[in-house]
Amino acid sequence: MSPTLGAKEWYPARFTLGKDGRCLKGNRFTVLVLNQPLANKPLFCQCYDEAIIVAADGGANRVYDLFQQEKTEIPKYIPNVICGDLDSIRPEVQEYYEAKGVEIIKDPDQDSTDMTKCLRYIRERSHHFLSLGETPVNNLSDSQESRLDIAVFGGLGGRADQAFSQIHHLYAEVRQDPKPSAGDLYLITEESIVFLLEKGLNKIYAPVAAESFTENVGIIPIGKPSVISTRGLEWDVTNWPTEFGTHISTSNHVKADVVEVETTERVLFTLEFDKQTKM
Ligand SMILES: Nc1ncnc2c1ncn2[C@@H]1O[C@H](COP(=O)(O)OP(=O)(O)OP(=O)(O)O)[C@@H](O)[C@H]1O
Ligand SMILES: Cc1ncc(C[n+]2csc(CCO)c2C)c(N)n1
Repeated sequence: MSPTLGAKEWYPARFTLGKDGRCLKGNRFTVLVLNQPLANKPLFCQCYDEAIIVAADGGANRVYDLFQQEKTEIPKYIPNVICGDLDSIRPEVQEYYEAKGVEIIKDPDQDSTDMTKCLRYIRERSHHFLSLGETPVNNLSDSQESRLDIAVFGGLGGRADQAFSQIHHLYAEVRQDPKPSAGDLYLITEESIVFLLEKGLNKIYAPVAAESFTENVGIIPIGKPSVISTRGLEWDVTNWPTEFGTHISTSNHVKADVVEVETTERVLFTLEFDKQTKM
């Protein structure tokens, strides 16, 4: 493993319900809600206070329907923006949020998905969104403080083509927005958080004792074969070729507060949420 200078740092626990205060406090981030079951209700509600909420078309229905049992909660969790071709949002939901002053952006383009439209919109506004935030009170590193991370709720569920489109976005984001204010993209699935490690050395802060994640972890060479070295896992590897059809590391276990992965190509990294977040 090379020296840690210039390592890319990841803080997946910043979104979670874990008990580690360092991980909970960060500067603003965006929650992008897709049109998929909003499985992690307590997580969504906790993120609401810190996040700009962008609903992708029918994702607005999902936010609205989250509070069907407790309708008095609906006005407490209003999205900031709804964006898409608007063929999926129900009329009564659109009317309700319109009356609440939510910005609604209709883009009928049929060459891009609603998630794509939302990401484009967030990128264009990232600097503005960051300026809305309070002074960060956190222990995140300098490189993280001026960035607007995006947590995509509803990632990797449902239709397979949409799931692959979401993974495509993990690859495309870095290329499309090289600005420093462009943050990291995380997919929040029912049971996991998924993000794309960069080439070179990555340091992932995910202490199991903070109760944000279990020990289950995967490193998936989805774009290209890669050669990886890891530190902090039960089954660490050194200069290990990984490729679909030969070897990939799944059901590995986190054993350190910081996991290090050095990789020759970008690889997906998955962590399982702790049970309190899977609700
Ligand atoms: N069946 C599905 N499976 C997985 N993801 C979905 C599914 N339907 C919608 N999504 C996600 O939610 C976003 C918003 O969906 P929307 O309500 O507009 O449905 P849609 O019109 O079928 O989606 P799109 O027009 O983007 O293809 C989509 O861009 C996609 O990321
Ligand atoms: C090569 C190619 N493949 C598929 C589509 C269709 N498509 C992609 S995104 C989208 C919007 C869905 O709301 C639609 C219809 C296209 N345009 N070009």
